Amino acid sequence: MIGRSRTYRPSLWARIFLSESWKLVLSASSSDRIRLQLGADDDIPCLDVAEVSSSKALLWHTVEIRSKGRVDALSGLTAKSAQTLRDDLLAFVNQHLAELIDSDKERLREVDTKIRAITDSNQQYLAHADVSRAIASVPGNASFALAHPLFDANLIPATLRAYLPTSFSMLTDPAVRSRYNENFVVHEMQKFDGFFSNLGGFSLSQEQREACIRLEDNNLLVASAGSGKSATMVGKVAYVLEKGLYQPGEILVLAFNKSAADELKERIAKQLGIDEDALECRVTTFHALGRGIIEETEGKPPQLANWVEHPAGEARVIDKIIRELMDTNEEFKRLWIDLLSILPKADIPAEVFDSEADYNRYIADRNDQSGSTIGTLAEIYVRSLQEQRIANWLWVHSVEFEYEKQISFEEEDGSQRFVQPDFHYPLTDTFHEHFAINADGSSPFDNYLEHMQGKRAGYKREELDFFETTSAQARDGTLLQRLEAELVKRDIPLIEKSTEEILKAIEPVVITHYQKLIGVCIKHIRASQLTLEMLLERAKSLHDKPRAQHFARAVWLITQAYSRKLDEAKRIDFDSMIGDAVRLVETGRYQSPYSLILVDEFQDISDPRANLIKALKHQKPFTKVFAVGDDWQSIYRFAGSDITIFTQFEANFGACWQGRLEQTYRCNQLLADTAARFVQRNPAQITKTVRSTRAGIPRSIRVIPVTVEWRKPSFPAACFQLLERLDTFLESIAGQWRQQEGHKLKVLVLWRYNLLDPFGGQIPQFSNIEVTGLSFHRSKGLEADYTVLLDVSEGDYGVPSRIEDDELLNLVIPRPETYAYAEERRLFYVALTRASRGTFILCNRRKPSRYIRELCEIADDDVRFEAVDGKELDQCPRCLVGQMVERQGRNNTTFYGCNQFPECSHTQKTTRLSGEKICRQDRERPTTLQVK
Ligand SMILES: Nc1ncnc2c1ncn2[C@@H]1O[C@H](COP(=O)(O)OP(=O)(O)OP(=O)(O)O)[C@@H](O)[C@H]1O
Repeated sequence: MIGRSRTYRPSLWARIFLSESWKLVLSASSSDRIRLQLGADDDIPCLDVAEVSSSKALLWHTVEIRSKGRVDALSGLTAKSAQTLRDDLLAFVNQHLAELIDSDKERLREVDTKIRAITDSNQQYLAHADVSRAIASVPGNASFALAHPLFDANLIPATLRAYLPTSFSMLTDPAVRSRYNENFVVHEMQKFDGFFSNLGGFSLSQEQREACIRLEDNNLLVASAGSGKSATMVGKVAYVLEKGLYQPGEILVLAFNKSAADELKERIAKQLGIDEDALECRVTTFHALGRGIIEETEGKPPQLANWVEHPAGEARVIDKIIRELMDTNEEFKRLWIDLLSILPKADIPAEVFDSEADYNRYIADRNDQSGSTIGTLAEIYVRSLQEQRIANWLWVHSVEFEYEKQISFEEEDGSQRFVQPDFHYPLTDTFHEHFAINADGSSPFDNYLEHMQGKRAGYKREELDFFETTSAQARDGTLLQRLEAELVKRDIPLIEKSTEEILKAIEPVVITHYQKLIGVCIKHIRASQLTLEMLLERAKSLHDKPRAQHFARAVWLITQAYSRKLDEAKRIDFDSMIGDAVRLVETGRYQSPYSLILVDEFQDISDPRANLIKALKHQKPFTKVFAVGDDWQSIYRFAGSDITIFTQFEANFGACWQGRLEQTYRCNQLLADTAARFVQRNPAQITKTVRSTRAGIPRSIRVIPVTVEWRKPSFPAACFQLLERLDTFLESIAGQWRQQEGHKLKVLVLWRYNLLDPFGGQIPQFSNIEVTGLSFHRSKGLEADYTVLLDVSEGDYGVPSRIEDDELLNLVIPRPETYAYAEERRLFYVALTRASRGTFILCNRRKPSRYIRELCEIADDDVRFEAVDGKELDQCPRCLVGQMVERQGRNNTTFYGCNQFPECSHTQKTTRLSGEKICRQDRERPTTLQVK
């Protein structure tokens, strides 16, 4: 209880960043209001407060107070002070509620009668809001206070609590209400058995039925791939209307995109037996809803910028802004050229990676036994990203140099020692070593210091012109200044190449990568009103600080130009449109008709969209939210989605019922199990057990290594050959699957990046299969009998795509994911779970994806390695992704070695396929395709 006045302010350091500071006072002398100074003095009546929540923003925690007609965000708090402020606010409001109840105790009996009337009839599921709504219908202060959304019996004096009639336990004791509801669900399942047994042509599963019946204030249905989310959404709308719990116009169904909204609308109308035009429930997208709210309130539609409705529009406008800034802003030009030429990739310390192999994969552009694997603009390969930085800088400044030119020193004992200085500048015959030493003089490598001292002494003895740079300088951002100073000292001319020449040499993918990152950052910077200071502060926590600082400054300039462009044209983008709609709802200018809000694909929700749902929910008392999604399929981070809104649903929306849909109607049990275990290797994903209605098909995961010709494997050729083989095979067993004349099985050909599209718009026709081709992302929500996944190989643009997991995203994402390639793993999960009967995974024979190895670890013999013609390949028992191939030993002996050598040096005398089983379990396995 608040016995004296308390004052709260942002923490001292946060005040530096905040454009507007605030002060909040909880005063014992005015117990009916919260005193808040935010801009101007503004009190909030306790009875107006609907919600107090705290969340982590970019640099600090924020407490948000939602009350009638306003939302106040109190930023700049530490986690502890945010928690204290939230607790104190709830206690303060409840103290006032207790006073009101105490002043009107006689009414409590009437309230008791009201509660008994609704519980005794066992008519409906009872959420906290339903009980509160019944109480609120009794006039007077006591019922008003008891029905308040923040009323918490534990926070009122024990003497008053003792006074509450026993029926109040329905409101005050969650266990009592939960018992009532458990009982209700069992009875309702029986009562509505006929209804649920024929919904949209299906009989809903028990978990689907339960999800239809449950109606807490907040509900999260955690689904799995192919578990029938849409059928459940349709079922829920039909059920609540059947029971008359809501008027159709009170129901809002939100889908992720227009085609999903259209499909849901069609299915709901069909289920209700009415025309789509006659459907009174609102089934729509966030964008259409936002637009409608603005249009209805302001009498005219929002003026959207002309680029936002075109799929490539945003990328084009970012590109245009970059070109304009290059012409007009010298600071930007420097930053942008540096990012592209010198800082293309984050220099992450090796110890951050799980293994040395992972680190090598991250830095390498090519496989090379000599260890020089990283490409440079100077068209030589170097060994580390810091050396790449140096080589690229030298190239940009037209400095002639040699890399690792071999020279010899005479040692003190007269012997010759051969060394390869990192860089040699022939103009002045200067040698340059870049030493891997930290600021304190230590090195991460064994014997490195000794070796370094030997080199230093050698240069001195030979009286060679020598200078050194260090990793420490690369980390603190002084490396290139130091290099420049050394070259200038020696009068080596530095002639910067023209911008055109530099841009021409940059790989287009580097530019596209940065532009995509910029698109995500602009969204977050604008939505969370981040400042340059905040971005620079956040840059300090990244591994590659110089790169992060460069990027922060560049993206800040681009964001300002982007906002200016919108302001000048008096236009807004989608996120601002949603933001404007949120403000209209929060200030009460828009009156929401919705009491039940259903949200599909909730795993892809972004902050602005979540804010719109919260605003609608809090504006109309007793509104409920039912969100459906699959956290394993969250794949739209680049469009601003934040998976933590899903995984921390309660923190965002309040206490909730959480249900599961764990039965899949799509993937056979082998595919479902393997994919589930694969995605759950990231411990941050919600744990689920997926059961399939289709029995497992042995060896329904097939890996086809494609041979490298002319440096690249031909995936289109392999894909066509495979499709023909599949078509021929299905013809031979048509009797097992063909249901009617003309019936074909569906095949989805999927790829990570569109440049892999083997069809170029010309989909081949077959007699037994109907082929569709599209990207992993676009395949979401689709299903097929078979899938063919192209180029599941290691590489910057492979699977996982290394380029996507850039640490720069952590500059703007409030709650970054820590698991490596978390989103790429989910994306591969989406691709894997499109098939019901089987999947063919095509990979570069030299660089199979690490994910293939993981699938082998999980599914063991059920992953079959085969050639594109179907011939089984002998899989290496050690590395799991290589194949045993015949090799010639000394003395003309023959043996079998793994084709992944030198990464895997496994050898054996015979091939498993010749009869001898080497390691894998000796089980009988089908070797041809199977159809079930
Ligand atoms: N109760 C049911 N009985 C039989 N089949 C069902 C049932 N519910 C859904 N299905 C079928 O299961 C398949 C998957 O359903 P749906 O596409 O809605 O799943 P989803 O959960 O949205 O999948 P994903 O998230 O992977 O896109 C569909 O073919 C659908 O017709």
